[in-house]
Amino acid sequence: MSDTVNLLNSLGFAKTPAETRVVVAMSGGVDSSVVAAQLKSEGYDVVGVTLQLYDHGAALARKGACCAGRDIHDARAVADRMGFPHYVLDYESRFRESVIDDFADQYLAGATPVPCVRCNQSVKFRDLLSTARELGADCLATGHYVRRVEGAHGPQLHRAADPARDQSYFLFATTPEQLAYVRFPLGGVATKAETRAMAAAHGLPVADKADSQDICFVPGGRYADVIEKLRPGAAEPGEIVDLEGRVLGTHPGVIHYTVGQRRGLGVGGGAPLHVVRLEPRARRVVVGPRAALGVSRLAVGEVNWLGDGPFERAPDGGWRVAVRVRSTRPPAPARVLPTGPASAEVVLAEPEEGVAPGQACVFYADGRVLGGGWIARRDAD
Ligand SMILES: Nc1ncnc2c1ncn2[C@@H]1O[C@H](COP(=O)(O)OP(=O)(O)OP(=O)(O)O)[C@@H](O)[C@H]1O
Repeated sequence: MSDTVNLLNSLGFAKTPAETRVVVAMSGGVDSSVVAAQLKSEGYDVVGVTLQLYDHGAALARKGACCAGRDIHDARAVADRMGFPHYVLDYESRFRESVIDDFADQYLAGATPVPCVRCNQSVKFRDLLSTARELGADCLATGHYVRRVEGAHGPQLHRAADPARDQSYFLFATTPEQLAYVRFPLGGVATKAETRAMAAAHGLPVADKADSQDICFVPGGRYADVIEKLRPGAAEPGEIVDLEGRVLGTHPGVIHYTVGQRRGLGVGGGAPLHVVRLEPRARRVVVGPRAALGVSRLAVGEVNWLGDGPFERAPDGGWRVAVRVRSTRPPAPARVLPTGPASAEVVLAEPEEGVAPGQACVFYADGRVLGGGWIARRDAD
């Protein structure tokens, strides 16, 4: 370490940027390209890594998805322009095992999974993180919009400065050990426009590239097509029933439905009906009026706790937090009552709609992420 450096560098290390090796997870999109370019221009020892997550020649991939051939090319072009090494790693089998298989199995079990969380917690922050360590890196940086803040008890996870871009919901499962190693240089960036301006300032070829949308391996959001391909014949037809069990119609398989869904039921005529729950064993889709969607209590499992102090030692009445039960929902007041080291009952102050098994329930205290868990059951189940 140089004698003249006694302050922490921008990534929080007590050495010069040149002495700090950082692996940047490069999707080929504008965000992670800017992270890599910015860190390189600050003098860091940058190594770019792009993961090939699925066979982009196969029907699963869509044009413009994060790991299509074009994106690998784009990431490499950024590395060439900025002058740092870039590697493409074949993570297809890991992605298949940790993310795609779970996605298909959960839909078949009547749940509504969030594959981006599974990808972050396994492929990126377990597998890629250990590869980064093997490459001798001091940290792993991504283009996620979320803030990492040094707190009195270690690094904390906070919502991004730009609420419209915030990705904290998808990162709730990041463990304290992982959080110690990862960096999110874009978390404090005010807007995406600012990121694009940085890309243009570095002369990056991806400055105007469109944002990625949907789930990367699901073309055009047609997830049922993907599941049919992965598990041919597994989606079996069944009945659509009302809350009293009266048969209103038939359906081609529970994988086509998600809790809260109103469109595409093909039944009704009267008041609008929503999917209230899915019963995969009986192959039934249960529908009811909107009023039946409200959920006040839910059980969560696989809890990841990022708050100060042990999770199980909650104050009387539980942890008072705000929870998001879907990525699209605003935080709502709730109490989290631990029922084990990694499980809890969540009691919402007001009923929430669209609470689906398989989704994440993320705990917040103001802008700080205190962790979260996977929704296992609701009072409606
Ligand atoms: N195939 C990949 N290889 C390496 N890193 C990836 C890959 N896909 C995503 N990432 C990393 O995860 C971050 C978040 O992924 P996400 O799919 O949300 O990207 P995004 O918001 O579209 O950002 P970007 O503009 O960088 O693609 C990326 O910024 C990048 O650091």
